[in-house]
Amino acid sequence: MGKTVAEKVFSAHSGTDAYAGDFVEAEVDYVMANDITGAPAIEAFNQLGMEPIREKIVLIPDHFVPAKDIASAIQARKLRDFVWKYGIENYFEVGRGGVCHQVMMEQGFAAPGRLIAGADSHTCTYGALGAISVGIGSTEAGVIFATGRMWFRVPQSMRFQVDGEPDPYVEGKDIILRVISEIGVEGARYRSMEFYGSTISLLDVAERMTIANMTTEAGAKCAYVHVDKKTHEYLRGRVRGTYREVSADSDAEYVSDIHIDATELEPQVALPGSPDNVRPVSEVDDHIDQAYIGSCTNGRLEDIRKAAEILRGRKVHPSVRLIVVPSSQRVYEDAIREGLAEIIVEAGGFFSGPTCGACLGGYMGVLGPGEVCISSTNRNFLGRMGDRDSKVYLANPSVVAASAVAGRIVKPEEVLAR
Ligand SMILES: CC(C)[C@H](C(=O)O)[C@@H](O)C(=O)O
Ligand code: SF4
Repeated sequence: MGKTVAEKVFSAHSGTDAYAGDFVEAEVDYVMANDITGAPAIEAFNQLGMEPIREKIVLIPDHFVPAKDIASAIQARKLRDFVWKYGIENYFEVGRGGVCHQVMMEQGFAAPGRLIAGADSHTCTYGALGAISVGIGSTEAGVIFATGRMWFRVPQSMRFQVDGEPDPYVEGKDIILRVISEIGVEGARYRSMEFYGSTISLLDVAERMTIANMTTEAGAKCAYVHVDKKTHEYLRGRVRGTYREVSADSDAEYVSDIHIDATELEPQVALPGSPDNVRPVSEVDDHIDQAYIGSCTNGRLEDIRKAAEILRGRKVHPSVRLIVVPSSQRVYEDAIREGLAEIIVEAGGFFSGPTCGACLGGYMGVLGPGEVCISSTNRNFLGRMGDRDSKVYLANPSVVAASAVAGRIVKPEEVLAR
């Protein structure tokens, strides 16, 4: 019987002939942790009394750094102490890193056919390059630090076929919001989501990352986006070591095969409370207090370019705070070099260096009671970005930028016509 990508990658990494439902002990290529999950991972590792497998460990402080308070300074310090004690080379300090998933991609850790474990739920992101990457707990990460291995149950897979050329301002974000609204937040629980089709071929790696990133919001264990020329172009000059491309067999078994016609889509908005409560933007009407562009979902150079295109020569609405946070130091540098930072700042927006910060209600953009935010991030749960009585709408960066100008949720065309 043929195999899905997940079945192939777990088989190859465990030296077995594995299918969905099988338990395997697999060799991971890399294990990643951030400042929040790294400290407990190190504690778990310390209990084992073993030496770390240095070359597999990647540590990226991002959530509460630059330290937002004393507790986060202590937490980040635990990572540094571990890095210095064991000479961990793959460590990305403030000013040299950024949001963990962006760094894993742009620094060449993610590649087709690899098995990567990350102590963060959005580790699925590297599926954008054809890697099988899974979110794990801190204790598990600590064990992998010492052994390089972990047990997994091989997930079942769902197939998604997305075809057609989307309208302008319909982006990867809109495709994945549409998918999540169709299958629900538990629709892919412990499954692998594979993406194919002519629309996916048209998307750059940045938008593919948005799609893979948000499979987590449907409960997925991992994601896979078909590998093509764009994948290899992205990898050229950045990938560490060699990689082996893996593709699904034509007779592989999927639990479902869902088709999406991208030509029918307009930009999508997830209403406050849940990423699966999605409406086309034209059906959404609310004022906003804050507009946020950033995160591992949509904080890349391509996203900031889209925002700048709308903001150029315009002003942020007087009652709105626009906060733009690049997802990595590299994105930050490029945005400055390209003049995008200037456009945002001249429009009256706030532009900073990379951090998770406001995405999870950490700092630098926390919402107060009753406040409304439109955000390019991936989660809008109750209280996600601040007070339990605040509201978060999720949208693509073009819609967020246009809404920042309008002071309410609008489609980009509405602002561009002014
Ligand atoms: C802090 C971390 C454990 C968490 C996650 O795993 O997703 C965070 O990144 C988030 O997005 O809520
Ligand atoms: S940017 Fe947001 S979603 Fe991504 S890792 Fe950070 S907190 Fe989690």
